[in-house]
Amino acid sequence: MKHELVLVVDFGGQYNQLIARRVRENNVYCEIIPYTTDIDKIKAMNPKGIIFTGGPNSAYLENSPKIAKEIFEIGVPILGICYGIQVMSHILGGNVRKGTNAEKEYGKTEIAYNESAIFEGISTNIVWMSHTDLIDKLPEGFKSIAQTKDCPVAAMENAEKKLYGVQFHPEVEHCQEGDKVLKNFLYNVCGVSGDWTTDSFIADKIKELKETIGDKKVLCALSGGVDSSVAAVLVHRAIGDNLTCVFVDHGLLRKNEGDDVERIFRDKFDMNLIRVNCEDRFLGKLKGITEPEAKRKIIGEEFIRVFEEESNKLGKMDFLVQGTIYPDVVESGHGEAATIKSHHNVGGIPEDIEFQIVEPLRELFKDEVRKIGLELGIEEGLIFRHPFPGPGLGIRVIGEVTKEKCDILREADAIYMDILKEHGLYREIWQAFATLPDVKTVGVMGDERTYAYLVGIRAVTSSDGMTSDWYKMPYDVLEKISNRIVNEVDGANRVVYDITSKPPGTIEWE
Ligand SMILES: Nc1ncnc2c1ncn2[C@@H]1O[C@H](COP(=O)(O)OP(=O)(O)OP(=O)(O)O)[C@@H](O)[C@H]1O
Ligand SMILES: O=c1[nH]c(=O)c2[nH+]cn([C@@H]3O[C@H](COP(=O)(O)O)[C@@H](O)[C@H]3O)c2[nH]1
Ligand SMILES: NC(=O)CC[C@H](N)C(=O)O
Ligand SMILES: [Mg+2]
Repeated sequence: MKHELVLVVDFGGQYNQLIARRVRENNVYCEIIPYTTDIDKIKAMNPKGIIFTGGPNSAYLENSPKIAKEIFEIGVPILGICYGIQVMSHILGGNVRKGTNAEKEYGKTEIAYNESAIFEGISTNIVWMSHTDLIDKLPEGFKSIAQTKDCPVAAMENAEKKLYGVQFHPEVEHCQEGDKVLKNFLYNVCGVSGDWTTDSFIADKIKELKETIGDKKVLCALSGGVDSSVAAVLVHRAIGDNLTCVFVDHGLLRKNEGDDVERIFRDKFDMNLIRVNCEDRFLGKLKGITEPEAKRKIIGEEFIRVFEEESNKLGKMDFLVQGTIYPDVVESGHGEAATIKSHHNVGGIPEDIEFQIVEPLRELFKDEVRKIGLELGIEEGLIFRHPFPGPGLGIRVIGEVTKEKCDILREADAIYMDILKEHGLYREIWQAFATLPDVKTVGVMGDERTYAYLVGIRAVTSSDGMTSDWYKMPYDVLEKISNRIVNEVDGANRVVYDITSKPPGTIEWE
């Protein structure tokens, strides 16, 4: 079934994904497209509304991103946000200029609203601004519908043509009632009905999967993480026993993880599951290797080998299920970025085997994937698990990876997670884990000298893992974590807490 669609036209803003998520939260399906997209293509997509994002450029400069004027003639409602309102104004003959130092607005800003369809039901007067440039002359047919002390056009409209713009950022959390502005635009101006719900997604997807796959055979690399689990369950609902999941226990999993994943998928979902136990094989390959990229490459390659072997044993498989989600799709559009670390990706494998790729979660954000997972009956413990990297403890044991070090780390990590759950902090934190740096330190226990490993613990807040801040863990919790690890884990005698944000740090230590 085709859903109502709203397009977010990307002018390079920091919060583009957030805009798309906010639209989805209002039950409207939404996609992000580059500003260079052809107008005919946009028309063919038949959107109910279009949103222009912010961006780092200045609309009055010759080489800044522009869109053809024709977009304003196709009769589709448009909302411009920040750079979006500026570029709309510039193209339609208004004037945009650089603000003086006194006129720049950053952060929370007081605003006065006039009456408008997009401000219906708003009772507060604080918005969140981030701009230097401002509109000092409106395009013809527009009126200013909000003002701040320094910004005469904090919002504008041409109600007849359904063209709207806001200088502030309604998508960010700190913009009071920003969600209402977006909702008003969608429901009052675009006239959507809100047909994007998890129920409809599941039903539509299952139907679509049945049609594409038919009675062919499908393989899924299952990690027990959120994305691949939800993808597997969805495909299983559609095609049942023609799906086989392969779960690689490389010996670099957390305490009890292998058994837990196996239990959930065998008992609760009754799926064909192959658990490949290959601890010795992975640890053997990693012996003597200390350099992080070398370790990642070895693990990534070994994953591929295991998959090839398993799929050869199964005979011809026609499809490969991947847990790709929307941020992966959007981010792969940015090919310029430097390689910081090679994320293993069992995803692209194995090239020389003739699989067709199935990506049932390709349009979804992580929070939507979680919602779908819950609806499919996957247990909460799995759905709200923190992300866990494919190379696992291989990149959390710093330096050479050995079974002894993995065991120490598994124990420390399990205690750490226990305490976070006990204090109700697990869900508040985006990702938390212990690491084992290749460092031994001296301690004293029961009047005896100890010489044992240092354990590092990390907890971060984030929305997507791209940037993150260290979590301000309460002291009493830190104290308990340190006490229990040092007392209960043989081989560890000291604990440190990582207080580095990303950037400049990364989340994982390797
Ligand atoms: N131990 C494993 N066995 C089989 N496949 C794996 C394993 N670890 C990772 N993968 C594959 O690699 C993909 C990418 O891993 P990634 O960690 O990004 O996603 P995930 O594990 O599904 O979800 P999450 O982000 O919640 O951890 C997985 O979707 C899965 O297909
Ligand atoms: O599937 C994965 N394979 C990998 O190789 C990998 N490396 C890092 N991560 C996870 O990605 C997020 C960002 O991590 P970094 O800040 O360390 O790059 C964090 O959530 C990391 O745990 C990985 N996930
Ligand atoms: N956040 C934005 O979209 C900024 C727009 C423009 N670069 C300005 O400084 O005003
Ligand atoms: Mg994972």
